[in-house]
Amino acid sequence: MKIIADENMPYVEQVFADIGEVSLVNGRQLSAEQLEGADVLLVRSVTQVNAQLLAHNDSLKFVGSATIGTDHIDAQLLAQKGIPFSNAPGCNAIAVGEYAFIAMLELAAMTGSSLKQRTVGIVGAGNTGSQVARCLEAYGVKTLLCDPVQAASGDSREFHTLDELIASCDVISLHVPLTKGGIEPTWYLLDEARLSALKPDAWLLNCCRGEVIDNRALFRVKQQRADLKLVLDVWEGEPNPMPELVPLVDIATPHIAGYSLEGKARGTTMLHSALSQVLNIEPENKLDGLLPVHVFSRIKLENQPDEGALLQLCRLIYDLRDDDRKFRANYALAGGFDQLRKNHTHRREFSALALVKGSGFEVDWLTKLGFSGASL
Ligand SMILES: NC(=O)c1ccc[n+]([C@@H]2O[C@H](COP(=O)([O-])OP(=O)(O)OC[C@H]3O[C@@H](n4cnc5c(N)ncnc54)[C@H](O)[C@@H]3O)[C@@H](O)[C@H]2O)c1
Ligand SMILES: O=C(O)[C@H](O)[C@H](O)COP(=O)(O)O
Repeated sequence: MKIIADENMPYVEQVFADIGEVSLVNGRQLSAEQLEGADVLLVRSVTQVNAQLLAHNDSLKFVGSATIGTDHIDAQLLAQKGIPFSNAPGCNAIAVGEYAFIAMLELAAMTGSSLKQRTVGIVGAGNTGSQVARCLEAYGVKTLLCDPVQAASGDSREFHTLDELIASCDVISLHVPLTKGGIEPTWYLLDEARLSALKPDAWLLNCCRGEVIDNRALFRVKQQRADLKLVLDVWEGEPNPMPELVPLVDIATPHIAGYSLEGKARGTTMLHSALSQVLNIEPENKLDGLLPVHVFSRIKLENQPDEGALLQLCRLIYDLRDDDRKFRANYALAGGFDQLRKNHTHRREFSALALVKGSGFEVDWLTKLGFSGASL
């Protein structure tokens, strides 16, 4: 089988070797000509899978996207053509949860305040939003959820409206899909009125899709409100973020919140399972043994970590300041945004680090946060 895959899909050649020959391509530049004769197409979020891309192909048997978001896929077209499609729901949810949690710890350190004193509003309580909530709750931070879609479907968690969250939360973290239609569209969900209504000294994080915030309105509001702190991993108009906005953002990264090695590997192996099902092949667990050990495999805790020590511990796994520095230096260069993503040194998830504790204190909350071996 001829498999065309995005070059930014770790382990894809290894994982799919039993099904066919994998050719790696630049996902943003993939053309209809390159796709001619392919049986399988494996993409990431930068490839628009539409009629133009499929124009010269009549052999596709499967399209997979190793992502959570599907706003780059013309699902109706694939259905019309009878081409099975699968994305990888939840594959990078832990990575996004940990990114948002670490970003909040970094903001607390930057502002000389404490994350624990804040109430965090999570907008979109699906896979990624729930992982943010899990991290915050493990650490003892109060969270409020907004998800009218889950609420209407009978989810038993307690939900609030977006405007209630904006009125009462010190932090707002966005985790919704980008939708233009439907009953709860998210395009410009945070418009100028809502941005202006954020509480004094509020923090706003966007780890979902750039266009969920009106970036021009954000620029105007932030010019008037130095008290607001911003974490943007996603930008309106990627790969070209608004250059005037970047200096006003406190933590800025190139759409890599989900880029843990574990998350990307899960995305690849989930697509292998989905394709195996389509081809009626017995699915294998391909994730075992794929990932290397972390450079710090074990850390001994001598005391209960306070917020400062927790941040130091998190930085052993992922020092967000490195990505922020690289972003500011490179995003405006030609192709800079995509190069940052392509050359991203995949971080690990908390679970890659095993904690060993001294006696006389409990660290179960660190296990709940995701670290391994805390009870040893
Ligand atoms: N920055 C990154 O690297 C990165 C990584 C993963 C996902 N994402 C983006 O984040 C989005 C969310 O990911 P997920 O895995 O949590 O998806 P998900 O489908 O599991 O959850 C999304 C949740 O948003 C809710 N929702 C929909 N419209 C809403 C609205 N108007 N208000 C409040 N809630 C609403 C849905 O009911 C759902 O529960 C993805 O669609 C993707 O675009 C970004
Ligand atoms: O939707 C997703 O899963 C994320 O936005 C994902 O991390 C995007 O990464 P990409 O596919 O662009 O490499």
